[in-house]
Amino acid sequence: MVLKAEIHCHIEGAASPELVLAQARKYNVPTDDLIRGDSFIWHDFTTFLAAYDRAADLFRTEDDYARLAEHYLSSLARDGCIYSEVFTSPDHAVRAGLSPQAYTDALGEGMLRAKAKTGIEGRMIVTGVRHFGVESVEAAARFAAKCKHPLVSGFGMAGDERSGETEDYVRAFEIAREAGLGITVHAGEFGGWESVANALDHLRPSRIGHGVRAIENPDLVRRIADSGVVLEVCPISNIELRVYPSLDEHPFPALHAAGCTLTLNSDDPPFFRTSLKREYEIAEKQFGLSTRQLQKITRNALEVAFVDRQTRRELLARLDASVKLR
Ligand SMILES: Nc1ncnc2[nH]cnc12
Ligand SMILES: [Zn+2]
Repeated sequence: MVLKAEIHCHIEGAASPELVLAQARKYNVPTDDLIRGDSFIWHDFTTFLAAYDRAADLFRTEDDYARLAEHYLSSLARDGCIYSEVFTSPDHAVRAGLSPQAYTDALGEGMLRAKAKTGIEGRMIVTGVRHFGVESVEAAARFAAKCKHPLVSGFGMAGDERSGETEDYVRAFEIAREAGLGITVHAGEFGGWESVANALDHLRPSRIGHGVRAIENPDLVRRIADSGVVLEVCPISNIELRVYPSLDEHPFPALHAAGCTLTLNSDDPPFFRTSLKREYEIAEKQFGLSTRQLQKITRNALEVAFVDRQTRRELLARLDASVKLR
């Protein structure tokens, strides 16, 4: 099995329908309009975000969040994943009635439990939600900068990238950068290539969440390839959210051929009926990547992971050992 690493997954979006149903029973909340069979109910980006918020609302205590993180990272480890970075959201914690610190500590506890059971290494990227506004994203950055949790190593921004001007978020990213956190930002998913260029110009991330619509501008593709900025590509998410009509139209192969550094990720796996394993399978079967190229995708993720030097060395050594064994 090719070892895997994931650097773009929203923890609230990683809750399986089974787990969400168990939470709904616990809190006596009806789910008829949230889950049908084994799928979440939504049909576009707006209704997806609403379903995501409703599922998140069923995680209310520290124990709930610890179980969510343990559950997700353990499932990744079963599929050969050795490293997982999850996006966390202080805004969702507050909505659920928990302090951002209690929420972060609980997720960290769940990640450590998964590591004790399976060896998977985990980190958290605190995110602001762009369409909640500049003040809320700055509050998330201030929390990320001061929380000092050993597993919080990055800051990012998710949500609707068409909301607000990118320049308005500069201060939030400066707060995070000054605190020594790694920087990533969602762009080039629902916004076009200009959104990616703006993010690079103003927020100076080392990684872009999605970024696939950079393909609309060949100069920008060259800039990304030359700069080494890494794209956190989530192919099935892009199809399910109708960024592209089908995998045949997905720009992964073109970005790869142009020399961009790419990673594979699941984004919100049960919402999109995917998993990290499935993303690697699609890269192999649909995009034609060889085993060596899939291993390079994992290497790309480990090389840009928001971890200290020693942890990176250990993770790369695990990957290298698995490559030699094949
Ligand atoms: N695909 C996505 N794009 C933007 N924000 C998100 N939050 C959760 N999933 C997201
Ligand atoms: Zn995302």
